[in-house]
Amino acid sequence: MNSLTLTLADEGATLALGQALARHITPPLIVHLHGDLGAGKTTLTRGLVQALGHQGAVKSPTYTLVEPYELSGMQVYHFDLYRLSDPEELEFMGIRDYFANNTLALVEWPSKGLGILPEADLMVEMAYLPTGRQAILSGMTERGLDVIKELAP
Ligand SMILES: Nc1ncnc2c1ncn2[C@@H]1O[C@H](COP(=O)(O)OP(=O)(O)OP(=O)(O)O)[C@@H](O)[C@H]1O
Repeated sequence: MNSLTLTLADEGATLALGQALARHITPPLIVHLHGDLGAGKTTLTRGLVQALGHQGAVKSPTYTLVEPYELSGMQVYHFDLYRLSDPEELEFMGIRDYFANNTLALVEWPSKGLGILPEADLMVEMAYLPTGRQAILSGMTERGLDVIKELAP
C-alpha cells in the first residue's frame, strides 16, 4: 500500500493522526504537508510535536519560516513556507543544514520551495470535507512507505 486516505471528523481526529505519526516516525524523515489555508496542517503538526513531548503551544512559524524543537532525542523542524517569495531564500537560510541525520522536518506549503526544498519521504495532503477534513498520506521513499505500513489499519 503506497497511500492511506483518512477521514478526520473533527480537530481531535487531526490531533490523533499527529499522535499516531509520532509513534511511527524515526528520523531522518521529511514530511511535506499540503493543503489550503485552514486545512489542518498546523493542527496535525501540533498533535505530533506535543506527542513527542513538547509542552507548550505550537504555532505556525509563518514569519520566521522555521520553528526548531529538540524532542525525544531528535531535532524537529517545523517549517511554514507560505510567505516565501522565492525558493532561493531557502539557500540563504542554509536549508541543507536543517536536513541532517537525526532530523524530522515537517514542512507546510512545500510548493513554495519547489526546486530547492529536499524531496519528501512522506506526503500529507489535507483537504476540506463537508464535515471535517480528509488526509491522504503517501509514501514517497522506502522510509515514508514504512510509516504508511505502520499506520495502515
Ligand atoms: N478534522 C477537522 N475537522 C474540523 N476542523 C478541523 C479539523 N482539523 C483541524 N480543524 C480546525 O481547522 C482550523 C484550521 O486548522 P490549522 O490552523 O491547523 O490549518 P492550517 O492548514 O495550518 O492553516 P494555515 O495554512 O492557515 O496555517 C482550526 O480551527 C482547527 O481546529
